[in-house]
Formats: sequence, structure tokens, C-alpha cells
Amino acid sequence: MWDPHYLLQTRFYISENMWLIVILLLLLFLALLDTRRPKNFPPGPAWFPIIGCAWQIQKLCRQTGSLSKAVLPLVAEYGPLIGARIGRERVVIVCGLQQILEMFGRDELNGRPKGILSDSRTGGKRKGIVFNDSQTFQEHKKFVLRHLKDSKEIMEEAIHSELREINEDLTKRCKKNGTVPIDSLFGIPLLNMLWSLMAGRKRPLEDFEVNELLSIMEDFSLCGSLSGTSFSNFPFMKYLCPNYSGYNTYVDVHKRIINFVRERVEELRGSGANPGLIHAYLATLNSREKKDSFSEEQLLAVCMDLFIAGFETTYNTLQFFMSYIVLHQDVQTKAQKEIDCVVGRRRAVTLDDKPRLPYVESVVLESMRLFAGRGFLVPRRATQDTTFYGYFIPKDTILLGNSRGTLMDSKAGWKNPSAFDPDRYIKDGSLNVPSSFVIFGLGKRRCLGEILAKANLFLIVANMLQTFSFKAAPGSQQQVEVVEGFTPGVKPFNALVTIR
Ligand code: HEM
Repeated sequence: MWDPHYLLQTRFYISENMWLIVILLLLLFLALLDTRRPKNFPPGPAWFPIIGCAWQIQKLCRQTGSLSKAVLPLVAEYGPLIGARIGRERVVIVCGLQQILEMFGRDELNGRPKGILSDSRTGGKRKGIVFNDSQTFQEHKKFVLRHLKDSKEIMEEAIHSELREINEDLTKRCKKNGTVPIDSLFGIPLLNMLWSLMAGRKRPLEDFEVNELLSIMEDFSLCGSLSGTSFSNFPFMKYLCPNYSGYNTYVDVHKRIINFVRERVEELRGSGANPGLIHAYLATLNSREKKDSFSEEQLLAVCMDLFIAGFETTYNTLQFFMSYIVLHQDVQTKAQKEIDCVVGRRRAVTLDDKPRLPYVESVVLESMRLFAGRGFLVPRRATQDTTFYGYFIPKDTILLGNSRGTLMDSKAGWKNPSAFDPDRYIKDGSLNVPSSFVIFGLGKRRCLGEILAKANLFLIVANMLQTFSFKAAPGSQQQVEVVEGFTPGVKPFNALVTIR
């Protein structure tokens, strides 16, 4: 018997299955679309739906120990520009010297990443200098640069004052035992130096304050990397697993720095004129010179940027210097002889001595190269669609400059690039720095603290070598062990320190 209900039911099942099939086909289509790279985008590993090529890159990182090394097999396969997608983020890893130099000079590649990594540091809106590319960044960078130029003498005075503290502390520790954990030496003095720039030494940090700041900076160094974090590549993780993805720590660490500065600014307010950046900025806020972008919130973000950009870079360079110098006694003796000959041991080395200490300066340069060459530049963003070395770079693509390509690659002119060899900068007894030594970037986004960093590093290295000798402590490292952080660091180690 013919049953109309049966037919109706069958129709219903068919239409229900049809919908399922249509939805599955649609999802498959969207997944396929998600694996397509923009036309003429730089070559690179295949993209999978949602994750892009995060999985392949993660695997290479595990095999090689770091992203900067993971890039090497990719360069061999695809060339110096690698087109990748990490989660939702389209990324071009820029590896060759020529390509990086070109990137520095291109105005439309001068942006900084937008999104969670930059916004969540300053309450949801981009502020400050490092992760900003609006008019605000330019006006603030100009202001700080002018201030730094005017504060050279004050900064040198602050560095010498901190050096005396390091010398006293190290002398005490040498007399006690001689074995010193090197990671405990420079953190506090470097933070004090940066604070002097901001507060003009009007209000030196108390011990408990600088210790608090140091602990925040230590937490900061563990909470991400310049090349991105899991929550910036997969923003949904911010909601799904804010703790596991590191989002909460990242936000918290930045809040702690901002709050730290806010409290100190309150204390400084009304304490009278002083040559610090904070005072100069507050004075500008009440003057006709004030730009529309200037505000107290911006001041806090700028101070945070100075702590973040200025601390870890200088601190880690010094860790690299110490790691290499204990393993290269010949270099140490040669630098000490130069200091003894030019300055002697009765007075401290000053910046005026620098032109006559080319070998000491080359030790500093080589330490910087072996630090920076293991990491990435601060990420850039394409601010408009553009072409780069014949490839199409869509607007908002992130460009990650791999410093290995400029600083640790024989193709960039470095002979035996992983060796610690300060003599490579000396020609006919004078300093001769190769053009591939672009450690601070170039152009509009060039490092704002270059002069300060160079002065700090030269004075610390020269004065340390003038007064002390360093050897590997018994049972300590026999090679430099690099660890990944926001910037590259070295595994903590002990050195045997003696007074000369
Ligand atoms: C060894 C020490 C240092 C190294 C190797 C270094 C390196 C760099 C590099 C490569 C950049 C990015 C340049 C680019 O995108 O083209 C940068 C930016 C920056 N650095 Fe440094 N830096 C050092 C120390 C300092 C110090 C001591 C300060 C501040 C006191 C500082 C403040 C900044 C700031 C604010 C920026 C952002 C500039 C911008 O985005 O326009 N840096 N640095």
C-alpha cells in the first residue's frame, strides 16, 4: 500500500542529509581557501587551515632549539624571503643582508604590528614608541631623542656612579669566595641607570623598589618573544586559555611596569626641577610646546618602553660578553693590556678614552653581534600593499627581520661567524666596523637608545676589565649556552673573579 507519510519522512531525511552535506562542502571550501597564499606572496612551507604553517615551524624550532636557527633550513629551501602564516598572522621572515637593509629603508615597511601583542600592553590602545606607528610615536621618539642628546653628561655620571657600586660589590664578593653568579651582577645597576635618565637622579630608587622592578623585568623576559606569542598568533586563546597561552602574564607584567612608573611619577611631581625625562615631559604638558598626542598616559607608556627596550638588550649583551670572556683568556689579556697602557689603573676609564681603546671597543662590538645575531629585529608591518624583491606583500603583513642573516652569516661578509673574534673589527691598528654591522636597525625606526647602549656597554666592559679578571669557575660551562627569551640570553653561570 502506498503510504504518503513514508514519502514525507524520506524527503525529510534526504533534505536533512543534504543540508549536512552542503555544510560540510562549505567548510571544506573555506578550509581550502584558508590554505591559499596571496598571489605572488614569497614562497614558504604549505599552509594548513586555521594554523597556517605554525606546526612545521614549531617542529623546526624543537629540532634546532630556536626560531632563529629554525629559519636556516627554510632559507636553504625557499631563499631569503620566507612567506609564512602563523595562525591568523601573515608573516614574511626576512633573512638576507640586502633584503633587511632594503626593509629598513622602505617607508611602507616601517609600521609596527597591530593587534593583541601591541594593544594589550597599554590597556587596549597602542601607546608609546616601540609598538606604535602613528604620529604619536614620531612625536614621542623625537622628544626622547632630544632629551637623550641633552643628557649625555648626566648619563655618564650615572653610569660611573653605578660602576662604583658594581666594583664595591664585586670586590667584596671576590674577597669572600671569588665564585660569582654572573647573572646577579648587572641587573640592578642597569635599571638604576635607566631610571636616572627618566628621573634625573632626583629620586634614586630604594633597594626594595629596584628589586621589585628587577623581578618584573625577569618575568617579562619569560613571557614571550619578539617573533610573537601563541595568543598573538591565535587570538582566540586569549578567551579559551588565557593562563596557558601566556596572555594573562603578558598583560599583568605590562600593568605592573606601568603601575610602578605611575607611582614614581606621582612622587616626582612637584619635587622641583630636575634634568630627567619625566620632569621635562610634565613641564611640556603645561606649556605651549605641548603636542596633541602628549598625555600622562603616553608618558607612562614611553617610560615602560624605555625600561623594556633598554634593559634586556643591554643586560643580555653583558651576559654574552661575560660568557665569552671567561672562555677567551687571550682576548681578556689583550684588552687589559690596552687599558693598562692607555689609561692605567689609577683612574676609571671614561668615554673620552674610547677612541684610544679600539680593541676594548671591538670586544664590545663582538659581544653585541653574538647577542643580537641570535635573534630577531623588532617586527615591522606593511602599512600598505607593496612589492618587495618582486613579491607581493599585502597590507598588514608582519615582517620579521632575522638578524642571523646580517650578523652571523658568512654571506654577509662575516668570516667564521660563530667565533668570538674581536680582531675582525681591527684594521691597521684602528677600528674598522663592517657595513653589515646593523645591530640597531636603520632609518625611521632605528634604535632610540643606541648612543646610551654603546656608552653603557663600553664603560662597563672597560672598567670591569681594568679592575678584575674573569675565569670559568671550576665545574662551570665550557661553552656559551644560549637560551630563548624576549631577546636571546645565556644560561646563568658562575665565574671565578679576581682583583687584578
Ligand atoms: C645592546 C643594546 C640594544 C640593541 C642591540 C638594540 C636594538 C634595537 C633594534 C634592532 C631596534 C629596532 C630597530 C628597527 O626596527 O629597525 C630597537 C628599537 C628600539 N630601541 Fe633599542 N637596542 C638596544 C638598547 C636600547 C636602549 C638602551 C634603549 C633605551 C634606553 C633602547 C630603546 C629602543 C626603542 C625605544 C626602540 C623603538 C624605536 C622605534 O620603534 O622607532 N634600545 N633597538
